Parts: sequence; structure tokens; C-alpha cells
Amino acid sequence: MTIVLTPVWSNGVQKLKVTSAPPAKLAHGLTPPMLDDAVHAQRCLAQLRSKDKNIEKYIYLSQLKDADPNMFYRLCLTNMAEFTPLIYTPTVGDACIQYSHIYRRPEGLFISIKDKGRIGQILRNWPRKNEARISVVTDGSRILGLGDLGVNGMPISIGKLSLYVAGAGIRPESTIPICLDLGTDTQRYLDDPLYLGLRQKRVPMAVMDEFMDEFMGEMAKAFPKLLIQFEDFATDKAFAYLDRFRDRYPLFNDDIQGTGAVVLSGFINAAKLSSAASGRPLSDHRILFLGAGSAGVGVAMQLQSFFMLQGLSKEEARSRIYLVDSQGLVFDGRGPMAEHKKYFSRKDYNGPALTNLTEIIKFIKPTALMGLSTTKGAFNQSVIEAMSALNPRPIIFPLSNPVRLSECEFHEAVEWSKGNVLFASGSPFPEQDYNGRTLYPGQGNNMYIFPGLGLGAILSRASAVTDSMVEASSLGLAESLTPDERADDLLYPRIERIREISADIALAVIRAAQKAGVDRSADLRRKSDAELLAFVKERMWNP
Ligand SMILES: NC(=O)C1=CN([C@@H]2O[C@H](COP(=O)(O)OP(=O)(O)OC[C@H]3O[C@@H](n4cnc5c(N)ncnc54)[C@H](O)[C@@H]3O)[C@@H](O)[C@H]2O)C=CC1
Ligand SMILES: CC(=O)C(=O)O
Ligand SMILES: [Mg+2]
Repeated sequence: MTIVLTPVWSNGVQKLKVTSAPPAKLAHGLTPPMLDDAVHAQRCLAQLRSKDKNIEKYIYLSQLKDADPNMFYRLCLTNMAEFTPLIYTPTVGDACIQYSHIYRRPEGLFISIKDKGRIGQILRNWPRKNEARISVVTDGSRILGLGDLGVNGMPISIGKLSLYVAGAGIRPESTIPICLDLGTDTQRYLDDPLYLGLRQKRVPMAVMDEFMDEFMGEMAKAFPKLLIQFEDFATDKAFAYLDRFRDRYPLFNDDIQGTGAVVLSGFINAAKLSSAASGRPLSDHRILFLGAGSAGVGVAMQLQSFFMLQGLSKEEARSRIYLVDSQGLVFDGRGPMAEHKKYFSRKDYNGPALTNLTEIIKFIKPTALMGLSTTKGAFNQSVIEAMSALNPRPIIFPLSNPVRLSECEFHEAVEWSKGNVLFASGSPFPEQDYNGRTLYPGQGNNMYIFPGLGLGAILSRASAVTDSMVEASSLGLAESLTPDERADDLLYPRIERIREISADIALAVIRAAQKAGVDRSADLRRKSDAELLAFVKERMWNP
């Protein structure tokens, strides 16, 4: 039996009718005589590549995914480096901005503040309740670095879930993209006649708290085996809802924890190369963050474990990390600050405000610079030259998305550091030839982590996602570089190996869940590592 979703109009509003269709007979004559599968794959690729604009490619691919998911995922897996920037960052950013204009058909669940009091009823409209295993939930309040996009944030949930399917073999039917509509504070959407969301400002936090309590409770009832990934909530909400729900439900926040894990992993590999060049011990690194939002502070929290793995105490680890926000260096003497910045706020500086990044670098002498500030060009020539003067191999990670908000581009970092930079960015950049050598940029994006972390949590039936599971995903990724990849100074594995990497990460996550006692698949405890890895790979869906 096949589930058929048909859009129907009722009182001027589109609804989805859910019906079950009997399996269609393979009727002769309804397809062309020479429709060969392999040739059709070539045809689809040619159709995709014939489009000039990436947004047109995005639309083509989302229609292909709907019409022929097997073909979509097959092409995705065999052309990962080409597809990822189209279905994910940077193109998904444009798709979000324009979502209300390019919208074709429903692809996920929309739950609005007007549904408060009957959220459970709405969730039960989802057609494949028993199969639901993973949901990416956004409220659209901070999509990539693009700000409050309201319900136009839906493509980020869809894009992340496509990567779960492609990257970790989660079954497509097990995924639920969700966009919550709590209003938007972006006036151009409120004024846009095509905008698909509620035409109202965002509700106050206290109202949202009540809504979220109902939403999470009803999600657990409707989908008892579901893992939830919170995505692209504005920083205050990101921290507040992770804190509020993480002990009650299996969930993680991708921007805080997934980003923390992916950057820790790339940093471990970069620090080894940097220390090999400088002769300084790993425990001597100092990390400066530009940007102190959910991503900046999430990554800073996770990077403490790098120092603790070198034998430093938590307090010593914290002292190796410096935050800079839009007002400059974050220090106690500066005055009142948001709660999430307090932990890393410096107690050992009490001079005048330090606002110039190059001056701050000369003062602090960091070995690594992390950009999560949404500020294009913030890592300019003077900044990168200051880092290069201090370090034979400076670590420079401009992690803001999409590409046009990146703190610097790869070719700039290569040129200004004279080819010595150890680089990873949030969105992809092309490789560079420098003095007869090919240099490869890393992509420090949580897309390397969440598919494997999610798969591990799902297969172990984890009742919670612990810090130890997140750290295990990071170490699993750091260790997954092949000798060839290390020879090229790569900080992250090649994306074409994502399935293999996700399996390794899932194995590490399952073991961490078992150690923490949050696993509910007791039989997996009896398997050896080799048996468990084989089990993980067997469970992966293949197109
Ligand atoms: N590479 C990856 O995997 C990920 C990247 N990100 C990116 O990180 C960026 C930040 O995300 P959030 O932390 O959630 O946003 P946010 O808006 O909460 O934080 C931005 C931070 O940057 C600071 N900032 C803004 N302008 C600045 C300036 N001119 N100088 C210094 N600091 C400045 C702000 O004070 C704030 O602390 C986004 O672009 C997002 O796409 C987020 C998650 C994952
Ligand atoms: C990659 C990601 O999660 C972000 O930029 O928000
Ligand atoms: Mg995100």
C-alpha cells in the first residue's frame, strides 16, 4: 500500500488529503519504451546541469526528490560534492529567503501559535507516525546568518533531513521536517503578499515557553521513537530550550552541540599540524572567537575538552578561550552582558574596551581564530597577517554561513598567510593552487556530525543525548581521516566518504550512550565493535 498526499483547497486554504493507494499495476505503454534507469540518471544530471542559477537547481532537485526519491538520493550519494552546496548551504539560504515565492507543495509540518491547545491533533495528521525517527525543528528565528525568516525557514529543516538520508541512510519516510510559526519580526515578510506564515510579530518568550511545553509533550506522545534536532533558533531560545528539554526528551541543538563537535574535530587535526610546525605543545594553544552567539559559545564550550584531553583542568581549559562580540573583547569589567557570555567573560583583563580585532590578536596572541559572527570580511588582510606573524601555521576557521557572510574566503586566507593557513569554513570554497601545491579548504560544518550522531542515538534508542555522546561524535570524526587525507593536510574527511564516516560516528555514539546508561537497545551491548559497525551499516537505507 502506498501513501498518497493530495493537495486540496478548502475555503480558499490548501490542505493535504492523505489516502492509501493500492499498488499500481505495471501498465505497459505508460512509460517510453527505452526508459533505462542508468540512462535516466544521466538525463536527470544533464537537466540539473543545464540550469544556470543555483536556486533553479534547488527547485529542480526538490521536485526530483518528490517525484523520484530513489533517483534523487542515488544521484546525491554519487555526486555529494556537487549536490551538497545545492540542497544545503549556501543555496538553501537563498531557498529560505525566497521560500514563499518558490513554494510548490507541502514537504513538512507547519505548527503555528494559533494551534496552541490542539497541537497533538495536528501531529496526528502526519501520515507515517509509526515510522517517525528524526525531526528537525526550527522556528525560523535565526536561519544560517540570515536573521529571522519566519516560516521561510522550512527549507533548512528539509535540507538537514535530506543530509540525514544521504549521509547516514536514515529512511526518508522516518524524517519529519517541522517549522514552528511564532510570527516574524522581519517587516519585509509581513508586508509580502506571498508570505506563507502568520502576519504577526513574534510572540513574547513566556507565550513561546508554554507553546514549546505543549509541543514537546505532544511530540513525545505522537512519535514515541523520535529524536529531535533543534535548528536555527535565535541564540536566547537556542540555549533556553536545550536547557529546558534535554533531560526530558531525546534531543540536541545542532547549532550549539553539532557545531561544537564538528569544530572540535577539525581543531584537533589542525592543532596537531600547527604544533608540529611551531614546536609548541598542544596544551599551549589559545583560541579567539569572533562571535559570541549560540554557535560561538557552543563551540567554545566544546573546545574546552580539547585542552582537558591534554591534561589541563576545566578552569585552565576555560582560560585558553577568549570571546569577542560586536562590542569587542568580552570581559567582566565591561558591564552587564547576556547570560550565555558570562562563563567565558575574562576576569583577568580590566582595561579599556578592546574593539579592533588586529589589536586584540596582538594583545592575546592566539594560535587559532574562529569566526561565528556573520560578518563578511572581518578576517581581513591585517587580521590574517597578524595571525601569521604569531604562528608559522595559523588556524583560521571562518565558520559563518552562507558563503556571503563568511569572515574571509579561502583564496584570501591562502594569499595573506603565504599558503600556511590551516583553514575550515562553514560553507564550501574551491581548492587553491599555491606555489605549485594544491591546498584544500576544510568544511567545518555540522553536516559532518548530525547524520552520524542522529543515527547512533536512533539505533541505540537513546533516552537523552548526553555531552559524552556529542564528544564521541567529534572524536570519531577526528579519527576518521585516512592516510591519504592526512598526507594532503586535510582537517576533515572528503565528503564523498560521508556514509563511512557516519557509520564510524554512530558506532562511537552508541558506545557512549551505553556508557552513560541512556541506551534502550540492550542487545547492542553484546555486540563486538566489528559486529556493531556491521549492524549500523546494515541498518542504513540505500536508494
Ligand atoms: N559552520 C557551522 O556548522 C555553523 C555555522 N553557524 C553560523 O554561525 C553564525 C552565528 O550564528 P549564531 O551564533 O547562532 O548567531 P548570533 O546572531 O546569535 O551570534 C552572532 C554573534 O556575532 C557577534 N557579532 C556580530 N557582528 C559582529 C562584529 N562586527 N564583530 C564582532 N562580533 C560580531 C554578535 O555580537 C553575536 O555574538 C551564523 O552565520 C551561522 O550560520 C552556525 C551554526 C553552525
Ligand atoms: C550550518 C548551520 O547549522 C548554520 O549555519 O546554522
Ligand atoms: Mg544551523
